[in-house]
Amino acid sequence: MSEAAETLDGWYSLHDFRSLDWAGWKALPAEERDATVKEFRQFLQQLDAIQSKHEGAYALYTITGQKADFVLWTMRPALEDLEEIETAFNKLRIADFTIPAYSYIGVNELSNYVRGGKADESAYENPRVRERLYPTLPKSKYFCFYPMDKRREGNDNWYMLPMEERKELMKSHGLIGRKYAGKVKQYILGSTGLDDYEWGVALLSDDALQFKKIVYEMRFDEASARYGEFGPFYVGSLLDEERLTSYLHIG
Ligand code: VOV
Repeated sequence: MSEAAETLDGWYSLHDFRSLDWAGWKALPAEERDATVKEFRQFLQQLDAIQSKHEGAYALYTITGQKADFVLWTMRPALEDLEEIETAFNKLRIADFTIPAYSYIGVNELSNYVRGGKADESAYENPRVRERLYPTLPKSKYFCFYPMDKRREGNDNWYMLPMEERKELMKSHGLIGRKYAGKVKQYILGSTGLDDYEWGVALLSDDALQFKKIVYEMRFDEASARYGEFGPFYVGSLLDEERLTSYLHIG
């Protein structure tokens, strides 16, 4: 039997993708729309305040194209904390004008393929590890999310490879990734047993073209070329407070 990688696991993550019922929203009287936006903004300010205290993370992005209109991305220490956020959102008036489009659950994950060492308590004290497991999400301009698996087919079975071989493959993967340091931030959300794929990959960048560049370059690397299987891609741009108001404004 090949050996499982040890993982360090941080906050739980929920990507909640929603579409807007624009017809219903447009039909609402202007003062009610204003009050609804105000309530939504107050909710987001609370999420922002929790992120400032490093007790969780939060981001809001539009989604380009028809797959959804926006994604609310939150992270918390426990799964039920995410349910609480989901429920609190559903109780807002704005939620009456949203339609669930997709969602994804995972846990911020760091494996020992490249880092080495044991996944014991002391590993969790390392500030660089903590930054990965309990991140503050930067207000990058662009967002990209997709779920993925490692293939388990015939001779191409990631889970049957010896540890040493997987380490080599992940090292090569990491070297490509390092070329994008300062351009793309990656968040690897382990989701085996939690959601439909094995990982959720979330990328943030100030240049949307870098998503295409990194994902394309990685397709030629064995870890992705031979073993990567991908779900749907979602891309969009930052929906900060100011833009939210204009985004929801009906002229
Ligand atoms: C932005 C750059 C970037 C960098 C620097 C980077 C580095 C690293 C390192 C060093 C490691 C291993 C140790 C760890 O940290 O866990 C990983 C791990 C992982 N990655 Fe990665 N990755 C990046 C980026 C990056 C991308 C763009 C993708 C999507 C792949 C693609 O083809 O679309 C990805 C996927 C993953 C996955 C699914 C894992 C877990 C695999 C497993 O079997 O456990 N990743 N990754």
